[in-house]
Amino acid sequence: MNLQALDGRLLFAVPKKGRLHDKCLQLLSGADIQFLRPHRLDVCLVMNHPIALIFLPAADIPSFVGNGNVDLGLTGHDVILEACMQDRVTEVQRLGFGKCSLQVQAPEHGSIKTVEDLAGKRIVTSFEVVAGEYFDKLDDRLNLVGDQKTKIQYVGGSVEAACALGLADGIVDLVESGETMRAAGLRAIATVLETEAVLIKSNSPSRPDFTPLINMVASRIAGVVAAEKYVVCSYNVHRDVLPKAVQITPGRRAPTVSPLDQEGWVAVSAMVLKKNCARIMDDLVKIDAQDILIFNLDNCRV
Ligand SMILES: Nc1ncnc2c1ncn2[C@@H]1O[C@H](COP(=O)(O)OP(=O)(O)OP(=O)(O)O)[C@@H](O)[C@H]1O
Ligand SMILES: O=P(O)(O)OC[C@H]1O[C@H](OP(=O)(O)OP(=O)(O)O)[C@H](O)[C@@H]1O
Repeated sequence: MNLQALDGRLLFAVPKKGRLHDKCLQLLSGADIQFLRPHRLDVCLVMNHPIALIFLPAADIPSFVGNGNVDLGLTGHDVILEACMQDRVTEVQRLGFGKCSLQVQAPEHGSIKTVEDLAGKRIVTSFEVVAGEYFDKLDDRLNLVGDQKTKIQYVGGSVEAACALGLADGIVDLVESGETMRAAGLRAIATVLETEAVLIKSNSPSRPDFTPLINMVASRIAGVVAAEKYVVCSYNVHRDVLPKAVQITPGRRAPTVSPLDQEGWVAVSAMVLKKNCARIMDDLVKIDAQDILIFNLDNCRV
C-alpha cells in the first residue's frame, strides 16, 4: 500500500490474531467501521471514515498508541501494564470481553501453598514486568536481597509447562476457565490482576483535529458494548404496585411508564443488565406484573 494513502487518516490498531481478534472485528462491524483487508496486509483503509486500521499483535498495541505512532487501539489491560504504558495511554472504554485473571500458580500436589512459599524461588512467565513488580514487593516485605530474591524468567508461550519441565517452582499466567491450569496439574495461589479488553487512545495524539473522530468512534463502540450488556424489559403492572416495579427496574435514568387502555394499569419498559434479567423477571412476577417481555438490543447510545 502507498503510505501516502494514510495521510489525513486516524490510525486505529486492532489485534491481528489471538484471543481478542474475532471479538474486535465484531466490535468494528457493530460500530459500522467498514473495511476490506487485503490478504496478508496489516494496514487497510476504512471505506466510510478517514481511518486506517493497523493489524498488530495485541501485546505491541500499547507501545504504538503510547508513543503516538497510532491514535487509537483495541488491546488487553494486562498488556498495557506489561508494556509500562499506563501513563501514556488513556483507557477510554472497557469492552466486556477478553476477561481473565493473571494468577500465580504452583503444582497442585506440591508443598507450595502461598506466594510467601514461592519467594526466592524460580518463576516463569510471559509477564516479566508485572510479575517482577509483584515479586519485588513480596521480596521487600520479606527482606530478601541479592541472590535471595525471586528469579523471574521470560518465556513467550506455553508457560504452564514450565513446572513440569523443571524450569520453575511456580508460574504467572492468564487464567480464564482454568482448564489450561488444571490440565497442567497447577492451582492458583494468588491473583496479580484482573484484565479485560479495552479501547485506548494516545496521550500524545498525532493530530488534535482528530478529537471529534476519536469521540465518534468511542461513542459508537460504547453503544455496541452497552447493547451487549443490557436488554430491554417491558411489562404491564397495576398502578398500585408501580413504586415497587420502579425499584425492581429503575432503568439507567428512569423507566418509561405509559398508561394502558385499561383502568389502573400501566406499561413499563426499562433497560436492565442482561446478567440480572432472570432475577428481575422473578421479582416482577412476585408483584403480579404481567406480559413480561425481554428484548435484545442490536445497538444503542446511552
Ligand atoms: N484465556 C484467555 N481468556 C480471555 N482473554 C485472554 C485469554 N488469554 C489471553 N487473553 C487476552 O488476550 C490478549 C492477547 O492474548 P493472546 O495470547 O491471544 O494474543 P497473542 O499472543 O497475540 O496470540 P497467540 O497466543 O495466538 O500468539 C491477552 O493479553 C489478554 O488480554
Ligand atoms: O483458563 P483457560 O481458559 O484455559 O485460558 C488460559 C490460557 O489462555 C492463554 O493462552 P492461549 O491459549 O492464548 O495460548 P498461549 O499459551 O500460546 O498464550 C493463557 O496463556 C492460558 O494458557
